[in-house]
Amino acid sequence: ESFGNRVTRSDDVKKEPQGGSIFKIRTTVFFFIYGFLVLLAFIGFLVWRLRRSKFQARNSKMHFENICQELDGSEDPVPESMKDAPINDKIDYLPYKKNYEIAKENLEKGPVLGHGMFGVVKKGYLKMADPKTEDEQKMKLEVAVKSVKNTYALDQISMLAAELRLMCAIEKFPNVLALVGAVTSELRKGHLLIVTEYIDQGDLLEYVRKHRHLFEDHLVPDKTEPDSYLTPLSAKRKTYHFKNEEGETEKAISQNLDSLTTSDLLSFGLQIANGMQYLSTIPLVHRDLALRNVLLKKNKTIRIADFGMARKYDDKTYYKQSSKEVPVPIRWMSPEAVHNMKFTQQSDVWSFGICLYELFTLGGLPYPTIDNEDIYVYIQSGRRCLQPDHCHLELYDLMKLCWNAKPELRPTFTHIVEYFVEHMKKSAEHVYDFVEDMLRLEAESQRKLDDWIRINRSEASEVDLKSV
Ligand SMILES: Nc1ncnc2c1ncn2[C@@H]1O[C@H](COP(=O)(O)OP(=O)(O)OP(=O)(O)O)[C@@H](O)[C@H]1O
Repeated sequence: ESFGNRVTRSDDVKKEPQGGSIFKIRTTVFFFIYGFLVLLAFIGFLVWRLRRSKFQARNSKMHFENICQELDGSEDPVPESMKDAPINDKIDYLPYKKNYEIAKENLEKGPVLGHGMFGVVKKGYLKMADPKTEDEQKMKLEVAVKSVKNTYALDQISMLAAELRLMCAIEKFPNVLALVGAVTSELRKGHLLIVTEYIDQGDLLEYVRKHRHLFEDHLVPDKTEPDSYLTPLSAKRKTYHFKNEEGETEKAISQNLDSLTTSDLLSFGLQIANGMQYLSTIPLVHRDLALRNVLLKKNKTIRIADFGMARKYDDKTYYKQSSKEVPVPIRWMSPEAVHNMKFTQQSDVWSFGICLYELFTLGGLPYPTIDNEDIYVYIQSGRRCLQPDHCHLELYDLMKLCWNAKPELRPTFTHIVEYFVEHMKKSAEHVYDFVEDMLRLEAESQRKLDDWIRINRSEASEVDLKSV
């Protein structure tokens, strides 16, 4: 038995290496073929990558070349039929004014101020182009510098270039963000910088939201308000008067940023209307008017910003192509803009009404209980945003005028400013006086900015134009 056992064991010993070596050979062959295939696939991948990047580089070069050419604007004259059209429609003819060019070495970049969908805005410091004295050498203008996040994204660079050309057509105006200049000299490498004035308090939406707990309501409900269950519903709506009796006016508006009152909301509303009225005289359609695109200065004046949406693309095509990437700001859009992506001054007026709603709800979301996909049907059925708590009836009436289903029946920005002025002169004259004074000062400071820019451009533009 023990012999037999031993035989068995020795058989095992003999058989094991044989089976093992066949297995090893098979495994080696398998790994060899597998490795070979992987290597082949890898080489194939590298070749494909190389070809693709070559193709992309050639393509990008062509595109960057196109964008550079586009900066000059079309040489053809604007067709007669387009003479009165908003400049958004004539963007092909708008040139980048090369005297806006800033020498890159004169621009220092600072911390990030904010991100948009595709862009990033950083703080910057602009040195004088040709300092004559030691003091001038130290002098730096605080600016904001906008660029795209992805320098390979041709569409976005093209859009930024379009935004720049559009901004060149806008003169300095107290409630509109002023262009300081641009760096286009490295556009062929995908680098384009738009330099604007620096607005220290960021966007107005964030500001009203952060300060809503400090809000002081200057509206007093009317005592004559009917309060009976037999009163028709329409008469039950609250009416208010403004608390501006003797003695109240002095403290009614304060430049302290930690104070937010009804007077401030009225002042912001009037200033937005004022800026939009100016843009409508250019004429320019903003297309994305919302409190998030309004910037606030520490003296409580505002600037309308972000002309990124005022792009040249045919509206319908643009949104169809990029609907996955661009969230349409449906809560701010008029029904006709939602329906056919046609943006007009009347659709800007609708958005202005929504801005008023955002202001008087202290940063509330328009249609808070309705989903995005149901908003169009909601509006089409004739329903609108409800009257905010901190809002005069007259102002809610203005909002409703802006939200008229028929665009042609909405007020123009000129009418809106007149309405505001009349309303404020009647119920809050101190606020109107404050805004008037502030805007006079702002116009003065923008004139100084313009002078600074003009002095500092002459040298810089000479240098940079050669490389553009
Ligand atoms: N001139 C400025 N001064 C100070 N802060 C600014 C300025 N411009 C923009 N910002 C800040 O940067 C943020 C993003 O700006 P903006 O919305 O213009 O970027 P964007 O890239 O154009 O956005 P989008 O891709 O949505 O168009 C703003 O919310 C604001 O906080």
